[in-house]
Amino acid sequence: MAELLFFCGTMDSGKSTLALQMEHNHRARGRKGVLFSSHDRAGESMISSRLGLRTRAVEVHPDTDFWSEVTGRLTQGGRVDYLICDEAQFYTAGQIDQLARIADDMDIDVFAFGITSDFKTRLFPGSQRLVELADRIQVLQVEALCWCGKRATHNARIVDGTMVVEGDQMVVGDVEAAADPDTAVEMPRSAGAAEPVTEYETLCRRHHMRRQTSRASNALVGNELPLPFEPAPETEPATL
Ligand SMILES: Nc1ncnc2c1ncn2[C@@H]1O[C@H](COP(=O)(O)OP(=O)(O)O)[C@@H](O)[C@H]1O
Ligand SMILES: Cc1cn([C@H]2C[C@H](O)[C@@H](COP(=O)(O)O)O2)c(=O)[nH]c1=O
Repeated sequence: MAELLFFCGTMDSGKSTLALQMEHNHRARGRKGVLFSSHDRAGESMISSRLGLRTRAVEVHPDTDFWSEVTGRLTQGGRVDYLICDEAQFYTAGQIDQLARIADDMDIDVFAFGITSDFKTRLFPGSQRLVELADRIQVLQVEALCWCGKRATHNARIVDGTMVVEGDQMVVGDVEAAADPDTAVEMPRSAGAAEPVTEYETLCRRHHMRRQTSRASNALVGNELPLPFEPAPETEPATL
């Protein structure tokens, strides 16, 4: 029986690397797969890993019909044993339904990879549907880390050096500049640049909720770290 598997993690946790490794291992054993991705950082129709590997893939648009993609190949005499679906957070809920149907009715394995939640900590529609439908959900073993050393569980968006919690759900970008301690204090907005610079940083929940990025932490030393914010308790007016 084929399965729909969802491999998830924060940004920079090795999802695309694993996608390319799985493709390699299956292909090496004579199986034939179709690779899909959507809005990869390296450009259209691509799966790219920060380890330097990249390969061609079919670009998924909101109107892409996976069922037709697969039946089209099969009716032309092609073979399809599995699908590799990267950046699956950007797929629509309906497309995830199609992937589940491909696993069940065509007996084709579907390996989907994506981040679960956005910079506002909300589920992406594609990831939500994968959580609802997948036979198995596997969280990536190589943990991305927060600047404090704890496991990173959340993705922060940083615009011109400041963590933001408002904006469009989808803005393609990378983590590297934000995580690099050499570039962490000053934002690299070039003089006269019209467009704001958007980057991402992986954080633990605590620092995501406090909006403390590596830049913010660099500005603080030792015991200057802020205490958790708790509203002051309401006090009754003193009576004599
Ligand atoms: N220079 C490097 N040396 C070793 N490992 C690296 C290097 N750069 C990136 N990586 C590894 O690659 C991972 C990111 O892989 P990638 O597949 O691009 O992530 P994702 O698709 O989850 O965003 C990092 O978490 C790290 O483990
Ligand atoms: C958190 C978050 C991320 N994105 C974008 C940024 C990247 O282009 C991809 C994630 O790619 P990765 O291979 O997992 O690093 O998603 C976004 O559009 N909105 C967000 O909230």
